[in-house]
Amino acid sequence: MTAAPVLRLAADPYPDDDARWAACLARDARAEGAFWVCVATTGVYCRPTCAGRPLRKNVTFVRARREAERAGYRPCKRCRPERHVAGPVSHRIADVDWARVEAGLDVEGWAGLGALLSKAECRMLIEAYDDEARYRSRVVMARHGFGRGEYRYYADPAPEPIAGLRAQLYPRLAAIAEKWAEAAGAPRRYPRDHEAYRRACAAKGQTRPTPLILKYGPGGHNRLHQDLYGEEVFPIQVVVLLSEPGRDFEGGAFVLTEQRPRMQTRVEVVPLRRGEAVAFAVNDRPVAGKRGVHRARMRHGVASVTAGARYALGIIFHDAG
Ligand SMILES: O=C(O)CCC(=O)C(=O)O
Ligand SMILES: [Fe+2]
Repeated sequence: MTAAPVLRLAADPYPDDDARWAACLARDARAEGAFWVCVATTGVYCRPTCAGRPLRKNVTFVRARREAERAGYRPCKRCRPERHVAGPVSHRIADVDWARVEAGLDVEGWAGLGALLSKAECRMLIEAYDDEARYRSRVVMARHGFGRGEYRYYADPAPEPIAGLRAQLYPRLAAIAEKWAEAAGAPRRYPRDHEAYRRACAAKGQTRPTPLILKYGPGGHNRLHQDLYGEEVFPIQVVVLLSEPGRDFEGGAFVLTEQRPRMQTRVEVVPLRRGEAVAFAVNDRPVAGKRGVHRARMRHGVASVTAGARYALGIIFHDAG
């Protein structure tokens, strides 16, 4: 028997701590994302390019931000390592702290996913807003009483990185959706891959893709709503903010409301920066109460934009009828 061929990986440009430290001293921009720098004396972790100048003896290196966070390090306020986005979408999604997201969705009905799109990707999606060929339809919100602003649904297939995000977020969220269904006393399985789920939507007459880009100018807003497009509803959806609050626009907070039986409505403002995503319940989610499980009904919307332009990307996992 011959030996299995050795898999040759591209040489790691930062194979050891000496190479990593040299990259830090050189503020090597190519090292961003390859490793992270934990500084014992300050308790923060940094990008290799951070302007801070720690001593070598106080520094350790980790491959993933999660490792730094698990070891108790906080993201540096200067170089903002938590905002670094690069590499394949699959790595970004694998980098999300899914245990925290699941807990957030279970307890609050929403959870931040952190930055999933880079500044350049946000800009590229915004710049293509008027490229008609990308979209299947345009909706002027005031015409339907939806608010003030407009949105466009992407034609099939949605451009990258949207298609990748939709396909790869889906299995993570489907696992949570199955637990919700079970807790609500109506267990159901979701197909493991999103294309199979889309076929299940199509079988119910829901064939039109739902990823969309929204645009709001001054006075723009989105009234509280639920994105239901037919009988088939995937219970969790995602929004990615594409504009930078405080710079590109003012106001325009993303808000969620929750209605529980015999209670007043609760409202939550979700803090988002450019490129950051939030996952939230589309309509109902189970909550454990003193007298068993009941349903909390969620809605989402956007408060008035007071200046500038706000763009957002919506990823809904069921298709529309
Ligand atoms: O503009 C927003 O942040 C909200 C978008 C939205 O309602 C959606 O994607 O379903
Ligand atoms: Fe929506």
